[in-house]
Amino acid sequence: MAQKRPFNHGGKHFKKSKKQKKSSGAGDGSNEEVLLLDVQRVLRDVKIRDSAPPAPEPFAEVDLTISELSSTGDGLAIEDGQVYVVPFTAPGDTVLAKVYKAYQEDSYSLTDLVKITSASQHRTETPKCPYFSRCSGCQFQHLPYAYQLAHKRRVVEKAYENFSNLPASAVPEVGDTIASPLQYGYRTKLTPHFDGPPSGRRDRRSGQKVTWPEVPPIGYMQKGTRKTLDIEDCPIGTDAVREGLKKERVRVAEHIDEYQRGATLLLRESTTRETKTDEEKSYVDEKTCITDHNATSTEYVDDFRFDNPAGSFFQNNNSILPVVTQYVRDNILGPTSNDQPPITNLIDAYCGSGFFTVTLSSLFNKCIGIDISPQSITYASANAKLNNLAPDSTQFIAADANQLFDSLDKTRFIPAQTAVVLDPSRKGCDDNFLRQLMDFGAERLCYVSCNVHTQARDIGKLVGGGEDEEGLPRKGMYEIESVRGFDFFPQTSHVESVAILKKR
Ligand SMILES: C[S@@+](CC[C@H](N)C(=O)[O-])C[C@H]1O[C@@H](n2cnc3c(N)ncnc32)[C@H](O)[C@@H]1O
Repeated sequence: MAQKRPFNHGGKHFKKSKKQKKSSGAGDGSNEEVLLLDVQRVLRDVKIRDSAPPAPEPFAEVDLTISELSSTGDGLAIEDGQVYVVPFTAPGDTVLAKVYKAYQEDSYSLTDLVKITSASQHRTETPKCPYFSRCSGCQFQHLPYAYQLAHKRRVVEKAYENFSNLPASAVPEVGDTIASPLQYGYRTKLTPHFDGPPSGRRDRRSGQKVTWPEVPPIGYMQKGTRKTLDIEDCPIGTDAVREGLKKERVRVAEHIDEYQRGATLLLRESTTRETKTDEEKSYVDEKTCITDHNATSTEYVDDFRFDNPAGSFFQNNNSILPVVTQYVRDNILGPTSNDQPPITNLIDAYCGSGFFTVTLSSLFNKCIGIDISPQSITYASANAKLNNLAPDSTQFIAADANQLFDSLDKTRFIPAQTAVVLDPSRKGCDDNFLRQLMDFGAERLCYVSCNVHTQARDIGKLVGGGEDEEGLPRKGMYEIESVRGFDFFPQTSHVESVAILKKR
């Protein structure tokens, strides 16, 4: 468990990093901001001091008892007015930890776990990955799955407490986290990387071929460092991408001299479905691994088929996709009412290759999807055809989401008859888009997000009102009907969150 690490943060000890300063209170939902908010809450719960306690010495070794898990997946311990952040721990663990960075102003320190002196009752699982506790990819392989799900429910709750700016009364009770059918072997995409040799930049500048003294480590970041950890296998990956990783490692080793710099590798699962008419199962899926970013990968979700550029965004845990799409189908329209016209139109904002448009198509007559990636939009149109959507029912636009409402024919997309799915990237929606969304006033919204903190921030504006173009407070238009996590990423601290909103 002890980690050898050279003292490489000495100059920065006791200082705030630039990122830390920038992200503090900015609502960007970064790991640093989320951790700091957890630390501040822990400190609020202990005796208030007049002045910050002295930070520990660099590389001090401290005995600690872990009291809780932060939303970043790290254990937190409080000792002498200082919060210690200790990775790969569980509440109830007593540990020896070694400080490698201290934020004096904020009274917390980052540490490496040196050893567990007494194990928590929650530490019941044997990690399946030999790199667990060194690789930065997974945080929870030592914890039972039910515990991981309960923790993620709390992560969603805290995100709304810390980021939405809403009173508790405006946020419904967060639902239980929906489990992933597969808890290992689920990731359909892996992107390990390797760094260039130390002399690479100099060689390139002088016009020389880059020389590689040896095959570099190929893998993921080592926790708490900027070093790449050599990873031969990744048990959260599907069999196809794990096999692909082994082959790519051999290929890179054989051809390393052809690289002029470091690179990120792509391992993306693709499925070929063979129909069987005479057997118990009506089809057989053959899985392969694609390494070319521009090749087409194919995934099936129930009987829907999705072709996608292998290097572009597509959801990474295929096992949970039928569950999440059924959930959205069950909840997006809300209860039927005789007083209101039926909802027949869908706006799919940040639509990628048409995942929600296609999987929700049975509910709507008309759909418009928008995504900034022209390549994804080309595939979205092809996927609509592949899945037999009526040709004139669906339109896709390659543009920034901010241009959506200008392109919208409001005589066809009547707000009272329209639902919007929003599935932005981690940074969430920008204020301009949220303002236009409120001006349009669709009847129902379904906000899907891989960053619950930016989701909570954005939903806070939709519910609380935010500001108008002159910066004046405006009245919020929506109320939250439900919110809950879906465990797209078992063994890690990440949680996907789905919130359903209805117009007030
Ligand atoms: C999390 S993915 C969701 C894709 C799709 N809904 C799915 O489930 O496959 C986010 C998508 O937002 C797109 N995107 C990012 N910034 C955007 C912007 N400013 N306007 C429109 N689309 C954007 C990306 O290209 C990406 O396809």
